[in-house]
Amino acid sequence: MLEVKQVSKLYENQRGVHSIDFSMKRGEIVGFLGPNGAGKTTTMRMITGYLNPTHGSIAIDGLSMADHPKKARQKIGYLPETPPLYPEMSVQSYLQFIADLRDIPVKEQKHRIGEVIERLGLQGRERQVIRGLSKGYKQRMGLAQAILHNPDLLVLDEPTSGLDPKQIIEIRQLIRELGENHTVLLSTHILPEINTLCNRVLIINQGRIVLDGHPDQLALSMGETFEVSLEVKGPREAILAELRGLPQVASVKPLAEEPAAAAGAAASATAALSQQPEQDAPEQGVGAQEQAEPAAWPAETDGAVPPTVKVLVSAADRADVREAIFYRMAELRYPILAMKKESLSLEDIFLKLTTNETMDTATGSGASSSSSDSPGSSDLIDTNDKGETPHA
Ligand SMILES: Nc1ncnc2c1ncn2[C@@H]1O[C@H](COP(=O)(O)OP(=O)(O)OP(=O)(O)O)[C@@H](O)[C@H]1O
Repeated sequence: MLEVKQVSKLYENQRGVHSIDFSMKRGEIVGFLGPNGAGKTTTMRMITGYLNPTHGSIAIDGLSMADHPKKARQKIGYLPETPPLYPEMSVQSYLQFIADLRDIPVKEQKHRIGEVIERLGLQGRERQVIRGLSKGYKQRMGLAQAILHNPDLLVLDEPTSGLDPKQIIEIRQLIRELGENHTVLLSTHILPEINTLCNRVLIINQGRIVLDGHPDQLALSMGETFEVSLEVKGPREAILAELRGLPQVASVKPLAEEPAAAAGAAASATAALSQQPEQDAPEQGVGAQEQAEPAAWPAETDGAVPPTVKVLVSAADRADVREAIFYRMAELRYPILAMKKESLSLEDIFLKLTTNETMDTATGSGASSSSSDSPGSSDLIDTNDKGETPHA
């Protein structure tokens, strides 16, 4: 659907973006994330044909933006950060104007405008002057002009920026609905927006793509290990030893010190356990009913309350060790009170990527570590920069 190949934009004395390389498949909703000045708008303006790349190529559905700008742009709907509206026009006359501009055949225009007005909840406001619309409705108008010619790809630059919470919810819902029929690239500063709307995220920093992947997979790709926090009722030392003995468990770190009473109970429980190490193993002649019965808690032999052990288990090779933990603890009849896969939040990942100089664990196509190039390096000066001239 979209191919962005080795695209760079070099402004006169500084880098806009450098060797951006990614593609998008039909139906994807991709969140484009990056700190201020990272290069989101520059990339979006190049994709939509409003800015010429200095190097590299962009193709929409196989159509080169450089060679067939008009045809390629017909496949794209673009909502810039500030919607391109004429405040003195009415909703209806503005959409009519856009329909003419986009070469929508005259006989289709009425139907298409009506469809878009309904889709974006603008019914009853057709005669209203745009100046008098609320910010949320102006944003709807921006989306309306973006989808009027029924493009395959929607490029939305911070579509919820500056809206109040209710308007944000409404616009997100609209984007979600538009995503059912369109491929969407949207830039945002709002991290939860990525989780709620997108099935893929691209993070850009200092003009380079530093991460590309599914929001849920990013956390794992960022860490060296798979980590599980665990709360188990039972004798501390025995539990630690059992967990450490599981295949692929790299380390087990106690998370909280136990209270003295519980520690005492742990000691007695451990002692009791050591006296009956195989208590769960079915003995010959023991019936199925008896096997299903929970064995007596070892610590109950001296009436002590078993302690709760909280640990952080790290697995080697990013192995998911949760099932192994569950079955081993169940086998030993140590009840698991809580088990949670620990992962970095998107916010953690974003901060890690955009505040560190290098990032070697990026995943997916086109992801690369941040460069040692600095803006203003000699390779960034390009006298052939064509500037911001939109394609004819
Ligand atoms: N017309 C321009 N001339 C010179 N430099 C520019 C121009 N437009 C952008 N830049 C520079 O290019 C870099 C990327 O800017 P861009 O606006 O693409 O970032 P952004 O990620 O969209 O930022 P924001 O989130 O603040 O909108 C910045 O360093 C910016 O100063």
